[in-house]
Amino acid sequence: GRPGSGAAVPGRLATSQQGGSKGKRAAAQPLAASAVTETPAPAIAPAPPGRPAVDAPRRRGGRGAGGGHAAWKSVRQERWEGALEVEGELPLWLDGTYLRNGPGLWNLGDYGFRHLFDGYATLVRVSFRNGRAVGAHRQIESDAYKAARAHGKVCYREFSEVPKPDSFLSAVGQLASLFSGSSLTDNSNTGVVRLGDGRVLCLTETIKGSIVVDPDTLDTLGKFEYTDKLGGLIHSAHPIVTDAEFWTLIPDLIRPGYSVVRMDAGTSERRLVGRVDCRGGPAPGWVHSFPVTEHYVVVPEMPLRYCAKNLLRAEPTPLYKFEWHLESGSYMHVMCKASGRVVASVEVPPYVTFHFINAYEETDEEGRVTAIVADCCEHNANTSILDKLRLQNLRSSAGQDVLPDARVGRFRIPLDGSPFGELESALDPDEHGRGMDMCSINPAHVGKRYRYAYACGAHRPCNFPNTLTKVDLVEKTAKNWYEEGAVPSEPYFVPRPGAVEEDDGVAISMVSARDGSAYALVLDAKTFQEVARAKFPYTMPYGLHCCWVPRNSNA
Ligand SMILES: CC(=O)/C=C/C=C(C)/C=C/C1=C(C)CCCC1(C)C
Ligand SMILES: CC(/C=C/C=O)=C\C=C\C=O
Ligand SMILES: [Fe+2]
Repeated sequence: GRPGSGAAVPGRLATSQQGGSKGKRAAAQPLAASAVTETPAPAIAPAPPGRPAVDAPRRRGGRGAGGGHAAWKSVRQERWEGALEVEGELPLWLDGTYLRNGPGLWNLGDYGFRHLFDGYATLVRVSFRNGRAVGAHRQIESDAYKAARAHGKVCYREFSEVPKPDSFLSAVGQLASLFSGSSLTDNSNTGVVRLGDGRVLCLTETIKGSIVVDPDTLDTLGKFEYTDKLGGLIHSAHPIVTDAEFWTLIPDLIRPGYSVVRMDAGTSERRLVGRVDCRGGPAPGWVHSFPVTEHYVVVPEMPLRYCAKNLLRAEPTPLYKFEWHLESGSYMHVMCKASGRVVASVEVPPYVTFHFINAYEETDEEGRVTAIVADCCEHNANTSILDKLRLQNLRSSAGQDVLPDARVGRFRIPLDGSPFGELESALDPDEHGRGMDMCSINPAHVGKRYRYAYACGAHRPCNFPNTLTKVDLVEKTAKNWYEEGAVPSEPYFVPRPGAVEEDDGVAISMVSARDGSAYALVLDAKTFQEVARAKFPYTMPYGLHCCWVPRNSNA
């Protein structure tokens, strides 16, 4: 039977006792044509039947793009579903669906996007049940993707690309449409979250790119319609989502600052909790993500700031839609969730981060909160990572040690009115090869004291994070998983039901291997050893963020 609907597998126990951790077991279902639905994309990068999994080189920006790693090649068909061959032993408690979003399609015929973040969203699903796995992927049907497919060209403003004037509107029209937001992309290629009410939402940094999907069929169900009047064009790509709430930040480019907003589960109405005014610079700092504690929202203001001028330019600038303003200072603000009041605003050393890992409160003997600790994947205040994520760099520099150093940056924000906060490395970055990004933690510890973070690290020489790392923030050590030629995506922590210990569970990552194969890798989160891999029968590009939908979570 199809995993997810079948009964327990006979002999499962015997197999698990005898099998070595890498023992091969037949897939739940043979990979017969009947198990597969494949729709070659008509206008975008058509995939003639019978072509090999990895294409021969094609012209600049073409799908082959000079050979290179399969992680940076467009997904070959719009959709697929089928049983996966499992090597090793999947835990029987692992019962639910892992979803991963990311920019998996960078080519329109012979035209190729330039930056990793430009690609059209590819949603990947691996459903686990009874030790078996079914995989699937599907392109998200955003307006931007549908228009590109229909016209064979870029029609909306993506992360680094702007449509040619004849592709959307006249230059004047573009200016007008930028302010109305109509030319901005809704290509929801960054994250995927499961809201407390069960809706599954794909996200990017444009608010219109909030798209509801069906986690089983991967169907695009439609835009997430925010029913409030808050407006805004862009928000943090990473809301903080709990069973009860959804918190996000909306940067204000006109009057530099941020709105902190909350949406209760079961509603589509965001409410303004408070506002943070920027302390420096002509525009707010880029907020790809932010952390919360139990009682506070932490609002970062980094010197890498949005730039209205760059938003309008046709050609990408070195920092895309952003500008580096070292002179403007770097800040961390803290807002009380209950009152919306800013209770601290401190200057900190310069920093560059996409991803906050977590934050928590420090208290004195009387239980008063004295400081906030906030951890992030910090790129040593160096913006060069953005350029390193250009596809041409990723494709051409494999094997060269060009990945800039990164670390777990730990902020300490005093709440006693002091004007300065601290930023230090939480552990020696050599523990994880001086690569650090794409993190997850045990969701039960969001906003609370925690010990473990899972992320991508580096095994040098490398041009991109190529390991999975489990960081112990108490012992200040890391355990690393590495396989030559592998490009693994974010290790997503899934707790074992009933677990008490913080690291009782698994970390799941999708790996694009050098030989063009791809698999979902399941690591025991405690030992960080592989317990199983579920193999896709085709190449899967790199992808970004994930979520976990437990089975019957809405029952
Ligand atoms: C994939 C990822 O990590 C980031 C994606 C960011 C995007 C798509 C940003 C898009 C933007 C525009 C289309 C115009 C306005 C500015 C900005 C938010 C950068
Ligand atoms: C993939 C990435 C950084 C890798 C470098 O260490 C950042 C992705 C950001 C968007 O989600
Ligand atoms: Fe992200």
